[in-house]
This record gives sequence, structure tokens and C-alpha cells, in this order.
Amino acid sequence: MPQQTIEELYEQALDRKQNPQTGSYTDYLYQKGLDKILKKVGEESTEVILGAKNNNEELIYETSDLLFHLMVLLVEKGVSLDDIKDELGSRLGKKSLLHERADWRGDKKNEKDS
Ligand SMILES: N=c1c2ncn([C@@H]3O[C@H](COP(=O)(O)OP(=O)(O)OP(=O)(O)O)[C@@H](O)[C@H]3O)c2ncn1[C@@H]1O[C@H](COP(=O)(O)O)[C@@H](O)[C@H]1O
Repeated sequence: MPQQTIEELYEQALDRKQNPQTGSYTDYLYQKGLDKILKKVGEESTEVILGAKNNNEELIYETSDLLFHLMVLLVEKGVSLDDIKDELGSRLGKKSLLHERADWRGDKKNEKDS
């Protein structure tokens, strides 16, 4: 079975933006505009959560849907994958702030606030 990288998925979405194709679902999303794309990202996020509660097959399917719609959102907003990689890179090696969280320390008093 062929595989597709996130980079290829992004490039595909970018190509659809630059070279609109009639009958393309990606093009349909761009035509509908940002609110439609955001609605799809919201729906697909919820479906990832529901899929994870069911089984890994559904989780994989819904995560793929979400990644596709996220790539369309990034393209629509003019955000590149490099922008995301830079942000992720800036976090590399940073100490997590987990130790500052009361719930992690087992502070039951604050659990209801989390
Ligand atoms: N990876 C995807 C991909 N993942 C999900 N989807 C579409 O996302 C939609 C999600 O399903 P839903 O039931 O939630 O949505 P829907 O009812 O079809 O549509 P809405 O009216 O809700 O918007 C389906 O129509 C899927 O076909 C995708 N559509 C396209 N791609 C990739 O993009 C390429 C280009 O596709 P086109 O732009 O259609 O040529 C394809 O070859 C694929 O590689």
C-alpha cells in the first residue's frame, strides 16, 4: 500500500490552492471559505476523540481526515509546514512545566480547577 507524508499532503493542498480543479473536494473547501474549513476541522477533531474511544482503525481513519483538513487550513491561512516545524523545534529540549501543576503533584484540592 502506498504511503503519503504530511509534507506531500500539504503540497497537494497547496497545489489545489494555486491550481484550482473543478470537482476537487479541496477546491470545494477553498471555495466555501475559512468558516467551512474551520467547521470541518472542528468536526474531524471530535471524530478523532470518538474514534479513539472506539478502536484504532477508527482513530487512524479520523486522524487522517483531521490531518487533511488541517493542511487545508494551514494553506488557507498562509502558514507553511516550516512555520510549524520552527515552532516545534523551538520547544525542543525545553523543560516541561508539568512539575508546576498542582494536579500532577497529587494536590487533590486543586483537581476540580483543572
Ligand atoms: N486526503 C484527502 C482527504 N481526506 C479526507 N477527504 C475528504 O474529506 C471529506 C470528509 O468527509 P465528510 O463526510 O466529513 O465530509 P463530506 O460530507 O464529504 O463533505 P462536507 O459537505 O461535510 O464538506 C470526504 O469528502 C473525503 O473525501 C479528503 N479529500 C482529499 N484528500 C487528498 O487530497 C487529494 C486531492 O483531492 P481532491 O481535492 O478531491 O482532488 C486526494 O487525492 C487525497 O490524496
